[in-house]
Amino acid sequence: MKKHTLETMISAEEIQTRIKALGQQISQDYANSQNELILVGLLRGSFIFMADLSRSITVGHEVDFMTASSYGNAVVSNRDVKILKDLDEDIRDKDVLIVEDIIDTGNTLSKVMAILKLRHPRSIEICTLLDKPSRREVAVPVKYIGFSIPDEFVVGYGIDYAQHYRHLPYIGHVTLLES
Ligand SMILES: O=P(O)(O)OC[C@H]1O[C@H](OP(=O)(O)OP(=O)(O)O)[C@H](O)[C@@H]1O
Ligand code: HPA
Repeated sequence: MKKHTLETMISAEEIQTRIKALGQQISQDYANSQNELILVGLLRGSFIFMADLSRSITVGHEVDFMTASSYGNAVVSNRDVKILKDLDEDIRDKDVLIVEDIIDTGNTLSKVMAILKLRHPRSIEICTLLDKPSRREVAVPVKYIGFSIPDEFVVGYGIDYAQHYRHLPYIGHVTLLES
């Protein structure tokens, strides 16, 4: 990691309050889902959000995870996406809710959506904790957004900088220092 500072952008309390509201909204929207709701978390970043969001949803649901990774050199990173770990469950006729920590260019989710749609779910929607709309390269239909944030590099609550800081209960803003 390069030398940097870390400041709080969204507190743990703000996150928990927002997740409770998201959970209520999702529970209302899927009230008639008849236990066919499945939360699909994208690893690794979604693991903490998934745990809290799942516990805030009062309708019955399954949880499953997949790992979709961007690859290539720095210039084209995030443009090609491959599945490193697929779902364990069959999603045919299920109401799929993809759970993501952050949407930036939209490349990861647009590819994942396209792959999952081929499996004939009953419905498919996206819930993200953070959205950086100013960075979008590919349009993705995001139904549930925790917080819209400016184009800042953030960490915490599952989100990493060089695999560090995922454990923080808040979202922090990283500023690289000249050296
Ligand atoms: O909208 P995009 O530009 O595609 O970027 C968003 C993706 O980047 C991050 O994942 P990353 O590949 O860093 O993996 P991680 O979840 O293991 O941190 C994040 O969790 C999203 O999945
Ligand atoms: O702000 C970010 N932080 C960490 N990983 C990310 N991936 C997309 N945006 C970010």
